[in-house]
Amino acid sequence: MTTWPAPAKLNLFLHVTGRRADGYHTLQTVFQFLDYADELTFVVTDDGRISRAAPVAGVSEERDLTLRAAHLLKERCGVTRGVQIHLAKHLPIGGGLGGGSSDAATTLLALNELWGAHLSIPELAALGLKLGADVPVFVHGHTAWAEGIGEVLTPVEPEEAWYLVVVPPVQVSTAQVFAAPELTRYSPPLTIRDFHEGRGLRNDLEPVVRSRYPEVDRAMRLLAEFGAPRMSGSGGCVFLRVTDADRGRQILERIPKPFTGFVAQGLNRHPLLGKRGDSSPWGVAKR
Ligand SMILES: C[C@](O)(CO)[C@H](O)COP(=O)(O)OP(=O)(O)OC[C@H]1O[C@@H](n2ccc(N)nc2=O)[C@H](O)[C@@H]1O
Ligand SMILES: Nc1ncnc2c1ncn2[C@@H]1O[C@H](COP(=O)(O)OP(=O)(O)OP(=O)(O)O)[C@@H](O)[C@H]1O
Repeated sequence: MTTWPAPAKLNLFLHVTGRRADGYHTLQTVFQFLDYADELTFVVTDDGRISRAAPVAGVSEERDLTLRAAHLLKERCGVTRGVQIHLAKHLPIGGGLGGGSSDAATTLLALNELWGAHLSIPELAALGLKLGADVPVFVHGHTAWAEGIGEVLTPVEPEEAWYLVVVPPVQVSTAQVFAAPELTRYSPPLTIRDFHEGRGLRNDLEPVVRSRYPEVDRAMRLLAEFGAPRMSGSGGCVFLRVTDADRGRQILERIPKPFTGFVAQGLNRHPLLGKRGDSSPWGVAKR
């Protein structure tokens, strides 16, 4: 039985640039993967049923993005076989690290192979977008500059730096953050060059989250003693770029309970890239 990783992502910066007619906000962000991941295993069955091998704390069956991804692919491709999905959850839920979206993307990629569904990478990404704005970047598998609501992707190659990620004991509601009246909604657009030159490295969602979740504010203040921390996505996880893994662990030792955390390296390629028959990260899967 093979284990399929579903890595975390960081938003290296995030600007809200507008609001669409459907209420969703347009963004500019850079997604970079981390070598820190959930692990999924899939047992294909002949009975056509889609099930979980075990409950996932805090995620009901109806909401579980792995099950929803499997149903979506099954219906789209008329698959008759079923699957039992086992998720070893390591990423914090509702932490801004994209864990649920990554689990969904890995499920689509794995079942596309295991069920022989033969969808291309762009087709899988379009299917994934129905589940969440962050799913396509995980399906495409390359660190990316993102616009739209996060689905218009351009591959970029930032340094694969080391990061200390601190996890405050909160689950932030993404919907509530985007609904906040005080949110900065019209940041002027940046260029990819601005990003590479280090301009605009802030998260527009951060002030809203810090004012509503004191634990996130405290995590930012704790890390500010060691550098310039930022929040990922809609929080609450915050991260600090560090020179190497040892330095990250040294700082983590000084972060008090109830905060937890981990040290991980940025990855410009998804760990499944290359294992799924597509040599070009942006191309259509070869069959
Ligand atoms: C902020 C990010 O974490 C950046 O990576 C993501 O865009 C959030 O994506 P996500 O967790 O998949 O969020 P979704 O489940 O798609 O959205 C939850 C809710 O947040 C609001 N929302 C989300 C994303 C977005 N670009 N604009 C929004 O206004 C919408 O009200 C939406 O109903
Ligand atoms: N397999 C899953 N893992 C985690 N969350 C899941 C999963 N399936 C559904 N969810 C639901 O999705 C919501 C968001 O979870 P997730 O961990 O992806 O948030 P996040 O890290 O804040 O993501 P983002 O950065 O995309 O905002 C949670 O409310 C959770 O109930």
